[in-house]
Amino acid sequence: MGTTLGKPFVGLFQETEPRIVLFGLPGTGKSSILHKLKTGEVLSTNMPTVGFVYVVDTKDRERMEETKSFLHMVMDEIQGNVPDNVAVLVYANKHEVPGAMTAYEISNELDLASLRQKNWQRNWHVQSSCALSGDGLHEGLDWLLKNAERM
Ligand SMILES: Nc1nc2c(ncn2[C@@H]2O[C@H](COP(=O)(O)OP(=O)(O)OP(=O)(O)O)[C@@H](O)[C@H]2O)c(=O)[nH]1
Repeated sequence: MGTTLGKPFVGLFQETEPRIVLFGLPGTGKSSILHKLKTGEVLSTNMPTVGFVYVVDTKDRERMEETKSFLHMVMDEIQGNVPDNVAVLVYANKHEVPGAMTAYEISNELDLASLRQKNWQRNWHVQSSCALSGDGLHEGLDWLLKNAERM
């Protein structure tokens, strides 16, 4: 199962055009983030490199285990196929909802420490965001682009 799901991700990194991959469980806010970014300020079109953007619904505590498993599965699939210096940005989305988990909690829930241990060269960042107001979206991409500049 992992291989069939993972292959499309690996394929994306074999393209010649630089890309950022946005992924996450259903309903986490991927379309809303893209919509907000598209209709808000213009982003740099000169994307220097690729990066991963994983969207997590911070109010959905019930699916946190599934969210973690999916992320770990994808990361295992790409290891060795995607350069180690391609960074991963996690959008801790819907952060404005009362009772939503903090970026720190999300980092713990996703067990980012073990992913870092497995691949200490890959950079990670958890950015709290709200796709409705746009809060945190550009900050997250700025981090990803700064990381890309160092590659
Ligand atoms: N409160 C709140 N709601 C959000 C936020 N982002 C998205 N939503 C809502 O969450 C629901 C799902 O958002 P989508 O953008 O459709 O999520 P998706 O990840 O594209 O969903 P799939 O297409 O099923 O994979 C919608 O009702 C959005 O309005 C957010 O930051 N805060």
